[in-house]
Amino acid sequence: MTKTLTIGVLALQGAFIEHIHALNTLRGVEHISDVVEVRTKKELDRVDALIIPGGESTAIALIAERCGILEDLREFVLTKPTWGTCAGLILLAKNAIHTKKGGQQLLNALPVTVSRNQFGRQVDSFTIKLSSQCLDAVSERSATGTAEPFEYVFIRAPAIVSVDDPEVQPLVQLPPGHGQTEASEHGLLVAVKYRNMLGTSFHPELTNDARWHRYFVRMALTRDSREPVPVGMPA
Ligand SMILES: NC(=O)CC[C@H](N)C(=O)O
Repeated sequence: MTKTLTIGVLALQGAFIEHIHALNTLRGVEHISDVVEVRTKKELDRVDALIIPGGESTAIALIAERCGILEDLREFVLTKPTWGTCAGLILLAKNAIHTKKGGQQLLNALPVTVSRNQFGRQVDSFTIKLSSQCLDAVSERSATGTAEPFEYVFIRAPAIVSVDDPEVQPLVQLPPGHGQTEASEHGLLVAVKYRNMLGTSFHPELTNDARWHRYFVRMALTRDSREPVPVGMPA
């Protein structure tokens, strides 16, 4: 029998309610037994997989530190399925540039370098519809056999400016021009997968399209491991 998952959403600050709502729409369709808000180590210990939401990475890290859960999160994200969206991606990353003056705490897990606020300020927020091959398996097909494009929402978003481990899989790249200060034939990278981790710059929880949540649930079902996957294993 396929196991069912208890999925946690880190609920210290930011868009956690929206993620919970998106996950709840998948109950009964995907293998989700429970969706819970995580604020304490006890709650973290209960969950099989975790979403770290968008919001403000500096605030989330500070609150996590004050609540005494920062080190537990550092441990969790190394082995258990974890998805960081926007501020959550910044927190998950090993390296970040354009961080808060004086630096900020990261979970130092996902081997990428993110550039914080790469697309500008709140007023520079934008959406873009893109077809993404990685969503094929979780998409319903139109009569022509193609999957609907996904509407990507970017709000003071980070971009992944360098991939620091060959095992990191790029999933979504923007068309050239968006958020780039110099001309380049390659657009910025905004979604990656690495072992048990998924990192996305955008906010899928702010759309009515739960395909990224489905993608994460499926990933968590196949990757609910306490052990890091050995180097060289296919993702
Ligand atoms: N929408 C977001 O999550 C914005 C992230 C924010 N720029 C940060 O540094 O945390």
